[in-house]
Amino acid sequence: TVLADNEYEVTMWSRNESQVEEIKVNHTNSKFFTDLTLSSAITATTDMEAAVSGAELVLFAAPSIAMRQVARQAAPYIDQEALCVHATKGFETGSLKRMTTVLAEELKTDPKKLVVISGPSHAEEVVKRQPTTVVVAAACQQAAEQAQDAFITPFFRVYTNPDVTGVEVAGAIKNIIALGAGLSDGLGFGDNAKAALLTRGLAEISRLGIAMGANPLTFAGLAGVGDLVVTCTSKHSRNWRAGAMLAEGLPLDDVLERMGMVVEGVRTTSAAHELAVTYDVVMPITEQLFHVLFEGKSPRTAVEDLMGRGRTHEMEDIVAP
Ligand SMILES: NC(=O)c1ccc[n+]([C@@H]2O[C@H](COP(=O)([O-])OP(=O)(O)OC[C@H]3O[C@@H](n4cnc5c(N)ncnc54)[C@H](O)[C@@H]3O)[C@@H](O)[C@H]2O)c1
Ligand SMILES: O=P(O)(O)OC[C@H](O)CO
Repeated sequence: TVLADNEYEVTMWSRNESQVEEIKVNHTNSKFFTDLTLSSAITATTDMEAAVSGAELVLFAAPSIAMRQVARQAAPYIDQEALCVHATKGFETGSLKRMTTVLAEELKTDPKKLVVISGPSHAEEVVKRQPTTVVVAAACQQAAEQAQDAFITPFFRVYTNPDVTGVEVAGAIKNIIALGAGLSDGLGFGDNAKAALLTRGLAEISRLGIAMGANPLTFAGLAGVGDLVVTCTSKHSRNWRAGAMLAEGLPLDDVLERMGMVVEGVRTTSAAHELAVTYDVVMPITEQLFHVLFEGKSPRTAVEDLMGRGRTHEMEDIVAP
């Protein structure tokens, strides 16, 4: 919608034929957006070559688990000069690589042309042109500004940031904290608990990000605090909703089946649990969520264990050494 508003001819690629037909013929995408007509400048195809060959900008928005496969499929058809942007919030399962690393490995594109777009941006609101702010990060400022030009509209304000690592880590880890916020709300805990999760969650995001080489200030920005707030508080958040269902006692598999959409925070909890060991950082909320999601720990016991941790200093390990 944003790109079509900026007069791009947009071709969406999907493996789902009925979705493609619906977008092409009716200009609707009813599984995701009921009662909404998409711009007539948006079409769709299941043919990857038709979707990306000759495109000046390719936007990847696959779930993290599918990113490598989708990038590999697109790679032979993408122009070397094309700007490649991704909107995915997660790490690759197994390798724990960030998404720009996966894209750099799969695409023949100049790595300087790789950009991440992130920040508080639930699709349900963007598509209705409600005011939204995001950040685009790239190692090369020229590429970031190219993406800024492509995406900025009067309702979609785009900032640039050179800190690709920070923006990607923040966008991924906030989903873990949002799962925790959903659990907290579902258990009937109040605003104090939510504020605690957001604040101590941000400490955890920052600690890991800094250890991975990020700029601490990125976590005070749109990809950090901004996305953390929206994902922990919005009714649109799948991660929050999944957490709330877990609090009702539903098993994880049933929660994921009911959601029918990607809940990135689940796999990211596993990834961050490993990254915390690799980078030797303390991530108590992530650790407790890992026990709840994958080891059957009761959420109430997890909260007791978080509250009963040894006493500590608020800023310990958060600021860069
Ligand atoms: N929904 C949002 O508001 C939003 C905003 C910003 C970023 N994101 C991020 O975008 C990514 C995708 O999220 P989403 O909301 O579109 O998820 P979704 O579950 O709503 O849609 C994912 C789509 O990917 C398709 N898909 C899954 N595996 C595939 C594969 N192997 N090959 C091809 N297609 C495949 C699914 O069929 C589905 O159409 C996530 O990383 C999410 O964090 C989402
Ligand atoms: O619906 P969620 O929880 O996957 O969050 C979507 C976006 O990341 C919000 O910015």
